[in-house]
Amino acid sequence: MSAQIIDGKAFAAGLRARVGEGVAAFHAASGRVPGLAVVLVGEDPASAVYVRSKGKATREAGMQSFEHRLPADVDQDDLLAVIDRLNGDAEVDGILVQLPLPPHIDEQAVITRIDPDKDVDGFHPVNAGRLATGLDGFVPCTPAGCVMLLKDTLGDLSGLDAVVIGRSNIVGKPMAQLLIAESCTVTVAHSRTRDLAGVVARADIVIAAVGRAEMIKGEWLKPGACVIDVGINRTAAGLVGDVDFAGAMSVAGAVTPVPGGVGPMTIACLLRNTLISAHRRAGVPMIETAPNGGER
Ligand SMILES: Nc1nc(=O)c2c([nH]1)NC[C@@H]1CN(c3ccc(C(=O)N[C@@H](CCC(=O)O)C(=O)O)cc3)C=[N+]21
Ligand SMILES: [Mg+2]
Repeated sequence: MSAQIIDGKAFAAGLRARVGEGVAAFHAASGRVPGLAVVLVGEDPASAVYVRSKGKATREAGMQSFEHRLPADVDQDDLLAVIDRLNGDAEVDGILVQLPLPPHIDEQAVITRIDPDKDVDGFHPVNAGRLATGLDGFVPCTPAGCVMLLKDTLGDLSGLDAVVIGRSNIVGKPMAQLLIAESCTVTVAHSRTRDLAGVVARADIVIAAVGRAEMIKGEWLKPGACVIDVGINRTAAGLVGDVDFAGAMSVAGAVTPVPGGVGPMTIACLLRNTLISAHRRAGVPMIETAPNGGER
């Protein structure tokens, strides 16, 4: 038996097309085009590739893309001054500062400087608090994309056992919050978890976000489980996820591939958050075009 491969790339293309329609409707209602500002510090080639593909997707959705490149040795105060300027710029609805930042920069100081109502990454502590308390805010893009794929694959998630492997502020913690809101029974596992295989064996839903190539083994899985692989690991053999894909395919019910799974959803959700921000800032109600009611 072979699992369904969840086509995140195709789902993301559909979502980006609907965001594009929403951009046109917003422009008709407000006379404005939404804008996303991306700040890149330094010359890390992988980060430069991501920033370029974000800019391209932003323009393809009909939005303005503003790119700010700063040298790797930039003063923290100069970076904060760029953020202050973007916070005050009426053309900018979303601000993303590409992570990781160089070691001399205090990442938390930078994240907390962004206006929470322009924080389309959803990384500001105010947005983490809003998510945890069920208030409207910005949901981090990768976990939001994972929930869309889960609902598209499984329908209602209520009552399902979910295991999130990883406890980062960017993925693991917000992922757990979203699954709680979907009425899953959520376990968060991490590097100190005893008997990870035993924890994974109980799960209907497995979210792998550890950052270690092919660490989650197919034989750990409950037969029929839905496996969402957030990992992007560059190895000698190419790009692989945190899940042993071949092993998972013979046990799971459905699996996201790497590439072509969660990654494209992250960018599509970033565009969607920017469109949401533009509507909120203009006081224009947004028309939802969700295929499954799952785009939250
Ligand atoms: N402030 C901030 N926000 C981010 O959202 C953020 C960040 N910093 N720093 C870096 C990570 C990484 N990230 C990815 C986005 C899309 C793909 C993606 O589209 N991947 C494709 C292609 C992968 C490839 O070929 O490299 C795929 O998985 O199919 C991957 C990774 C966003 N990040
Ligand atoms: Mg740092």
